[in-house]
Amino acid sequence: MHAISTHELTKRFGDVTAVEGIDLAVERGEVFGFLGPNGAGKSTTIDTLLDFVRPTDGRAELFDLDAQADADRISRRIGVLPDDFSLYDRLSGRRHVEFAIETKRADDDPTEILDRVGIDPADADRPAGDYSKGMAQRLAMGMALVGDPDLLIMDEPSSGLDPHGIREMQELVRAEADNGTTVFFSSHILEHVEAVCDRVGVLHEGDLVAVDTIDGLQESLGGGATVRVDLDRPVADAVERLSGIDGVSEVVASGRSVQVTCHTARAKAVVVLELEGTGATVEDLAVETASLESLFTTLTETGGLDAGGRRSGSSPPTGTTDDTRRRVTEVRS
Ligand SMILES: Nc1ncnc2c1ncn2[C@@H]1O[C@H](COP(=O)(O)OP(=O)(O)OP(=O)(O)O)[C@@H](O)[C@H]1O
Repeated sequence: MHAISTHELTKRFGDVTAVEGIDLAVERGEVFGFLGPNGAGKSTTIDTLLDFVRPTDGRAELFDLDAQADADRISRRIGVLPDDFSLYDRLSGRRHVEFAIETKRADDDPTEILDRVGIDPADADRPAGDYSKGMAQRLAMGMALVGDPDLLIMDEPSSGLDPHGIREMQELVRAEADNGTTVFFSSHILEHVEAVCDRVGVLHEGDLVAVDTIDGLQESLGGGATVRVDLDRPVADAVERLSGIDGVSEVVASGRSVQVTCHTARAKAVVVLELEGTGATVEDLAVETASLESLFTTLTETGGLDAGGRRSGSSPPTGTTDDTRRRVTEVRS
């Protein structure tokens, strides 16, 4: 049983197709990042899961229950952090959590929930209207955690948080996942997703253009990794030796250092073995992988991957394929 599955899910608003034939399957217990630039259709997809909007075509299921027909049963099993939540200015944070507990007929301890999301007791008793954006976001997250949901759905949960708050949010998400909760969250801020997600789905103009692990995406897109090997002495024929290895696209040798672009995990290992086979000793080794940021740019510029995991669509709109590859192999700063 999947936590979330959609089948040809489509939503049109008049002439605008917000979501086009999405087939998505989110496993139970995984942290799934739903990525895409502004206007890609993330919120619309989430709204159909929550039965806030009705699909034009196709359907969505949560725990094998129909998102429309079984909306009430589903709502008891999920916690939601909406994109545009609003708080009651005059009610305290604590009262908000108590209210969520009463509404869900749960038996959580409000103090424990507030503590989990980092709102201390003094702040908990202040009116929510006085909260900063980050505190309000934490409070809304706390309300979503009420009732120990099986599935947490969050629309841009990092919005408004400072770097410390973002780290706390990521820890909270991981802690929930470790307790067996499935977490599905949208973001257009890629580092937030990269840090916590088991898998990501990339949405572009209403199409789901890729679903994979971050490592899987890197491999499919050929982004690969740059391996830099420092040896105890130069290897004269390093370029010749290494260029022929399957999965290696570029070799640069300079003195005792060799830099190799590898597109598979195996290629990295073979490169090192080949160099050691010359009798040279490896003194240092560094591997830098393509950033999610550059993968994301590639995906949303080229129209995604085909069924075999290769980049699909026509040539990238800007630059050549080589330009794209160069972007993909940008290293993390
Ligand atoms: N109620 C609506 N009426 C008309 N068009 C809508 C409506 N809701 C969304 N859209 C359109 O559907 C498309 C997808 O919007 P959606 O809000 O789902 O994207 P998103 O990926 O969540 O974007 P963002 O990251 O900016 O929140 C956009 O073109 C948007 O203008």
